Amino acid sequence: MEIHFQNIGKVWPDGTPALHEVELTVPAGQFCVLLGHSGAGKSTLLRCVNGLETPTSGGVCIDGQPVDRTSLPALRRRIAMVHQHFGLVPRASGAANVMAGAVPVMPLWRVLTGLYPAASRRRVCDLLKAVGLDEVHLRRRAEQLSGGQQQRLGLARAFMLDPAILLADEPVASLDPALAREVLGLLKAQAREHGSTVLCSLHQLDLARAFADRIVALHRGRVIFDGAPDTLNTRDLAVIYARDDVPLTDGVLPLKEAV
Ligand SMILES: Nc1ncnc2c1ncn2[C@@H]1O[C@H](COP(=O)(O)OP(=O)(O)OP(=O)(O)O)[C@@H](O)[C@H]1O
Repeated sequence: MEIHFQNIGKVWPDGTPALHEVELTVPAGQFCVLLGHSGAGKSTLLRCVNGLETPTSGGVCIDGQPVDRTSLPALRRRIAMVHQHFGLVPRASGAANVMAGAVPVMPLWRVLTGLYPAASRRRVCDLLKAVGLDEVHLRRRAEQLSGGQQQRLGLARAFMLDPAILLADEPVASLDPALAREVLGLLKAQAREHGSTVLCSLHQLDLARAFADRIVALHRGRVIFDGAPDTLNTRDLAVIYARDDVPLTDGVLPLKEAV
């Protein structure tokens, strides 16, 4: 599914600006990485896609359909999210955590009794295998797994309903560099297999360069770079990671137009 941010702005109730005139289209199937320093607006932008935040101006469309109260319940079944701190239920088993990804389409009685259809249980096993986990992890509580294993569970859960869109908010920020690369590789492989559009915020530049089809950088809520990873140069990086309290000069601001 295509994500279109239509000139969106977001100002928090306390007056803090988070996004400013963001105009961006992420085509179906693209792996788009959001870069930017802390507070640049990456999470806010991601969260506008599944309605966890509402823009104060402009809007988000998915395959041409505006994201609003009417469309959200159906859209949320097609959008999955992976979080930095995994978002698992610590005392529940690995299997229960992955199965939670299918809860939006399960009748309440199944969720309450834990009597899930055989096809869903098979899917949990297949996905666990795909992300490099096995039966031991299926039975163990999430809190008894390592960070890398927990994020693999998070990935398996996200793919339970074949998401058309995967939002990943710093999905590997809590992992060591080698593990981060491995988990991001799994995320990308799964997204390819399922044809998911990925919008993923990252702090690790090397990973962005290695995995992204496209990099979009935000600075103080504005898009200041939008291009292929190999077009990102040292000057761009200086701007993307410029200190928040130093004003950008006129010579630097039209960076977006330069790519
Ligand atoms: N609930 C809130 N109320 C007020 N301001 C907020 C709120 N949530 C975020 N902000 C502010 O909005 C701006 C954008 O925040 P956001 O979390 O989107 O940035 P980010 O790029 O994801 O940062 P990080 O990389 O640290 O996660 C920041 O100035 C932040 O302080």
